[in-house]
Amino acid sequence: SLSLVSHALLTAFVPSPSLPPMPGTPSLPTSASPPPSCSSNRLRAIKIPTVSFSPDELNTTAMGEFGDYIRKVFPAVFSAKFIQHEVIGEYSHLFTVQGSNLDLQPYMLLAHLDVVPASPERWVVHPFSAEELDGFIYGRGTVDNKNSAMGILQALEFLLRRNYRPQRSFYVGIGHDEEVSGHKGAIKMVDELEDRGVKLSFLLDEGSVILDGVVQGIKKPVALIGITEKGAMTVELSVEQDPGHSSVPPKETSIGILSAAVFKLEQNPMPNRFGYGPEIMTFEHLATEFSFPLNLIMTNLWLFSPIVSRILQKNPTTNAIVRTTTAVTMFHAGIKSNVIPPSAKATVNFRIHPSQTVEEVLEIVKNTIADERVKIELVDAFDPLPVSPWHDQALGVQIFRQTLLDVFPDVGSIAPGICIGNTDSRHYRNLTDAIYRFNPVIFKQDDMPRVHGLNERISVKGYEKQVEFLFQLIQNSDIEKLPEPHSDFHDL
Ligand SMILES: CCCCCCCC/C=C\CCCCCCCC(=O)N[C@@H](CC(N)=O)C(=O)O
Ligand SMILES: [Zn+2]
Ligand SMILES: [Zn+2]
Repeated sequence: SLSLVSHALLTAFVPSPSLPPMPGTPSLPTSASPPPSCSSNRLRAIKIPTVSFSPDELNTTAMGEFGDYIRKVFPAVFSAKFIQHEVIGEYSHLFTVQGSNLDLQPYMLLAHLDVVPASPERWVVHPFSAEELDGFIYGRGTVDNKNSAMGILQALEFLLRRNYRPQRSFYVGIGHDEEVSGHKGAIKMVDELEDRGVKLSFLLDEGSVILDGVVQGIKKPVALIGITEKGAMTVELSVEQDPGHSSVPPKETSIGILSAAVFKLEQNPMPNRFGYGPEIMTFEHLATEFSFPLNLIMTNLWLFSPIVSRILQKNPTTNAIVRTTTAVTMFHAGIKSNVIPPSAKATVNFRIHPSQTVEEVLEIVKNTIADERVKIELVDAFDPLPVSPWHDQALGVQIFRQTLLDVFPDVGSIAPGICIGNTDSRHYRNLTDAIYRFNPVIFKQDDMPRVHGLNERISVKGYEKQVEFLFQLIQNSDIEKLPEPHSDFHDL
C-alpha cells in the first residue's frame, strides 16, 4: 500500500537526507523512512520565494532556482528516455511523457510554481519558512500551488522508480506566471502544443477541492470538480478635476466623485443569477445527500430556488457562485494635504457569473455609476469559460471518480461545480473541451481565506494524499475505454 511509504512520498516536498531509491530500483521502498526532524533543505520548494508581483515583476532568480531544484530531487523524471522536458518562456516546465500505446489520446496535468506575495505580519510562521506546526506545513504556495507542481512530479518519480511506463501519453505543464495571467508560461506552452497538433482527451488543473464540513447539511466530504470558471473583468475608474488651493475647495473633489461611484458599485451588487448557470448542477447532484429537510428543498429547486439563492448569497464563498462579484481592489488619489486633488483612480475587479458576459457586466457598471465625470476604462476582460462534459462517458470524470474512490474512501459524493477564481487551464480551450479544475486536498470551513491570505497551509497527511491521488490517477488513466454504464454503478 502506498500509505506504507507515506513519509518517503514527502521527500521532494520535504527533501530529506534519506532519499528513496534511485531510478532503476525495481520497487518502492517497503518501509517508511521518517521525515527528518530538522534539515536546512527541508521544504525547499516552499522556501524558494517564486513570487509573481505583476506580469513584468516576477522573482525570476527564485524561479530559476526552482528549476534547478526539481532537476535535483526528481532524477528519474529528468532521465527517463520516454520523457521530454522543455523549459518554456524561460521558467515554465513542459514535460511530454510518451506512453506505450499511441492509439490512446493523451491528457494533461497542470500546476503552477509561482505564488502571490506574502508579508510575514500576522502569519504564525514566516510565509517562506515552511515550518511545520501540529502536522501542518505552513507557507505561501502550500495549497496554491506548489502542492500540485511537486505532487505531480513526485508521483511520476515514484512510478518511474517502479519501472512503470504509462500506456496513455500525458503532458505536465508547470506555469511560472499563473498568478499574473499566464501570458509568458501557459500561453507559450499552449502555442507549442498547438504547433505540434496536440489534442487532449482531458485536462486537470487546480481550482476546486474536497469540501469537508463546508456544505451545510452534508456530513461526508464532497469532492467538487470545476467544470467551468467564472469570467473576469478589470476596469479602471478615473476622475479628473482642476487642482487648486485647499482653502477654496469646490463642492466636490475628484476623490469625492470617485468615492461616490465606488460606493454605488458596492451598494448595488450584480444580480443574483442562481439557477441560470451550471452552479445549479452542484445542488442537483448533491440533492439526495442533504439531510432532511434540505434534501426536500434541493430536490425541488423549481420551487425553492428563490429561498436557496437568498441563503447562498449570505456567505462570501457561496455568494461568489451565485453572482458576478464586485471587488474594489485599488484606489489612488491626492498629492498633498493642501492641494485639491487633480485626479483620482480606482481599480475594480469583477468575476463574471457563467450566465453573464463582459459586455453585459460593463453595461451594468456604466448604468450604476451613471456619472459622466467618471471615466470607465476596460483594462482586461474575458467571458466565463465553456462548460466541460459531465456524464458517464466523459473519460476524465470517470477517471477522477475511480481515483477518488481508490484514495479518498471517506468522500461521500462527487459533484460538478464552478471555479470562482481563474486558472491557467483557461488558456487550453483549443486543445480540449474537457477541462476540469480540481485539487485533491481537503478544505475545511476555515481553509478558504488562507488561499492568497494568511497562514496558507497543508497537512503532512494532506500532501501525502495528494501524491497518492496523482500516483493512482496516472495509472487509472491507462484505461483504454470506459465500461458501459450500468444502473448499479456505485455513484459515490
Ligand atoms: C456549495 C458550494 C460551495 C462552493 C465552494 C467553492 C470552494 C472553492 C474552493 C477552493 C477554490 C480555491 C481556489 C480557486 C483557484 C484560484 C486560482 C487563482 O488564484 N487564480 C488567480 C490568478 C488567475 N489565473 O487569474 C485569480 O486571480 O483568480
Ligand atoms: Zn493557483
Ligand atoms: Zn492563486
